[in-house]
Amino acid sequence: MPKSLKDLLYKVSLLATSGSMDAQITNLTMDSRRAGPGSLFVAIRGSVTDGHTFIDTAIQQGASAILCEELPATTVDQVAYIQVQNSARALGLIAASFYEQPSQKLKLVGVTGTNGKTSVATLLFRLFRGLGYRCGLLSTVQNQIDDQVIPTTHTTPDVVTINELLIRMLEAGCTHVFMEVSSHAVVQERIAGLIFAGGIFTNITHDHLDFHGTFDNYIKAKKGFFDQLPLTAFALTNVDDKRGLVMLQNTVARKESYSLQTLATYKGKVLADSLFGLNMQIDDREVWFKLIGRFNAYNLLAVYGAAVLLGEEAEEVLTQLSGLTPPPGRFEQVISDSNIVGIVDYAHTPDALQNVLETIDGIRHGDEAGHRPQVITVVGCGGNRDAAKRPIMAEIACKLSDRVILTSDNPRNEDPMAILEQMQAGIPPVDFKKTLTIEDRRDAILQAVLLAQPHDIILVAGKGHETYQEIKGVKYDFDDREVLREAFANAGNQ
Ligand SMILES: CC(=O)N[C@H]1[C@@H](OP(=O)(O)OP(=O)(O)OC[C@H]2O[C@@H](n3ccc(=O)[nH]c3=O)[C@H](O)[C@@H]2O)O[C@H](CO)[C@@H](O)[C@@H]1O[C@H](C)C(=O)N[C@@H](C)C(=O)N[C@H](CCC(=O)O)C(=O)O
Repeated sequence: MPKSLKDLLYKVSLLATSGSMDAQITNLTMDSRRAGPGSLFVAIRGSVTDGHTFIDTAIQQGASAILCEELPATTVDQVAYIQVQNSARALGLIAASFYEQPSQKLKLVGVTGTNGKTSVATLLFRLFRGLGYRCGLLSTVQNQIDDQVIPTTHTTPDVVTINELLIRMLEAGCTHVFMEVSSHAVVQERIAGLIFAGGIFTNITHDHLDFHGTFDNYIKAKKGFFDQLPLTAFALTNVDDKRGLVMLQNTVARKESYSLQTLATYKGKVLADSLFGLNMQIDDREVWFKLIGRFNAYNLLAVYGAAVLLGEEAEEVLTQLSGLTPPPGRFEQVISDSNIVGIVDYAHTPDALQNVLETIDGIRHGDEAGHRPQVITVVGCGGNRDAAKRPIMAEIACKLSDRVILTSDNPRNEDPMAILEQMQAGIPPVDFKKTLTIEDRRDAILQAVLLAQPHDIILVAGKGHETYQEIKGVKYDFDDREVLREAFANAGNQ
């Protein structure tokens, strides 16, 4: 349905306009390659490219209107121009009007935090489907419209894509949508104009400092999401995290909390944690879950709190939750015939790696003969991303494993051996003997399998659900779970 520019701009503060504000807009885009007759092209200053340099191209392709932060020196008569302070933010507000506020017609819940976003969003999605609702999911692993899986390239897509997906979700009869909110998305205004029914904060540790510059900026980015929540929403935070309460400062939303350690609206306690699952007490009820590890205890508590805040009955929520298995690539187990336990996990930050290894340490029990399973960790660090974490991750792997194999993650455009040398700098001298460096990830996994004895645990960390490995700009098929299965078979263990 075409809409007039005037109608689309009613919430946007304008600095200047020229041309007719009655122009009919049939398509909204921030990418000149998608502009055509009827388009409103929004020029956004990116970190690498400046969208303003594509204004001429958009006009040549027939764009009817241009929204930008700096008007071009020469303008074209038939084209309408709008100048604003922040075009990315304006795009969010315009997209909400253009698509007729789909976020308001759904219960949209966003999840932010360094770790746990995918698990919490995916568990909520699965839980609500189990409770009988049609649901949508926007996550790092995939987007989903109820049964239909849609591949994704970002944790949080751009605001036009989000609105288009929300429309499709509404058309498919969805009532609830669960989405990850990355700090990049907040800073780049990819969530501008969305009306959330709730926001969840999981935790924050050092990550993405390459993008945000300082830890304070990173905290502010996460908080930006909570600041955007409306009065009608809930703001659910993990108060066991040092910054949990910071998220709630200044938010107008209803303040709620969860904790395993202190007073909170939703309080839990871990009674037992084993390779077979978690036993927890939540709000005076005792429940067994199929998920493993203390970090999942936090994820489950966040999901439980959010579900109750969305109006679901506590008992029913816990019953459904107790049947759920881990999301893909999140502590996913691949077990060999000789009982070597492979664990594939997306942990790609120091904190996440430490959590996973501590969890493994807590659940590895010796057999009757007193043999304690050894932990063999295969880990790498991505290229063209935060380099400071490389030695730290190697150090953590050494501290909490019996053997460590450093290998490539997604080197992207960096030299894989240069990344590995930076990781090696973090190996404590006493641990040199237990550490190997094998650049090829497949060989590294195979070597781990060759080193393992029955009941030993191999952690393959960093890539989780990913089905590719990116080397020098080329994406090759690669799936840690498949490679592990092949290695078990090749080593005669399957
Ligand atoms: C560093 C970063 O976040 N970059 C994002 C940013 O790119 P950019 O600033 O370089 O912009 P650009 O793509 O060069 O172009 C600038 C503008 O010119 C326009 N353009 C460009 C070319 C052209 O021919 N015509 C044209 O109009 C573009 O549409 C855009 O509006 O804006 C683009 C459009 O939204 C994003 O696709 C891109 O994500 C890149 C691919 C990326 O890898 N981002 C990662 C770091 C990211 O966002 N990650 C977070 C998750 C983090 C986590 O928690 O792990 C995520 O939410 O996915």
